[in-house]
Amino acid sequence: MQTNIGKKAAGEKAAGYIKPGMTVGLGTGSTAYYTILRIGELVRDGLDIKAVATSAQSEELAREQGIPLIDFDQVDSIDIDIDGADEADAQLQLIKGGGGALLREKIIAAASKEMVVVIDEQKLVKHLGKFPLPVEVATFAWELTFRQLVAIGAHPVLRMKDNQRFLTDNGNYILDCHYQKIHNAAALHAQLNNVPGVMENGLFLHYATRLIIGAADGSVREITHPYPAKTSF
Ligand SMILES: O=C[C@H](O)[C@H](O)[C@H](O)COP(=O)(O)O
Repeated sequence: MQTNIGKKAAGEKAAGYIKPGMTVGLGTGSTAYYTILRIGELVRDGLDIKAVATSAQSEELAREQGIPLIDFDQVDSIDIDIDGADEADAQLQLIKGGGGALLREKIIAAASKEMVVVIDEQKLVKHLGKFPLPVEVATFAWELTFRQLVAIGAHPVLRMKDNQRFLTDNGNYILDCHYQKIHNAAALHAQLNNVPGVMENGLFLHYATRLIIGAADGSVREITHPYPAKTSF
């Protein structure tokens, strides 16, 4: 894999927010990849943490790195979740799911006290929506779900990979919805999740607490959002 300097800088920087004893959510994708590698180094240097992964791919990488993973029945709360995004705006609203991991990612983000998002500078946008919005749908009667999405103007396209229908870790399909510009993200989020067959959509509106943006020269800048402390289960 060719190194993307901005992704690497942001991904590695995020690992610095992990403190001993924390339970950490491991994100998915080519930016979270650098975070997981850095966490692996820290663990080998003695950092005592536990982790949960947002995808089979990240779980495998974490195992290779020797990062201790725990089952969800052992999770009281997740202290920090570090994950990538496909688009982010200055209000820390995100589009995620370019790699198809959005459902697990959202479950873990929702259970985390902090969510640190790592991106390269090209993903910071004024308006969300140029990146097609991933919507995870049940395979059962997916054609009907597809038509419902067409009817509400989502312009869905079934995601393919290697000439096959792309399947998520949860055994679902992804419909990439083409909006160009999303005007009312909260209303769209509710509208999409209200369609039977939709498991989740890739809008993450109130989860990120810190955005780390890596530039091509290796510098990083951060935007934080002072949300009230999240209640954890
Ligand atoms: O489903 C995948 C995730 O939401 C990723 O975090 C997102 O697609 C960003 O991935 P990358 O860092 O590879 O651009």
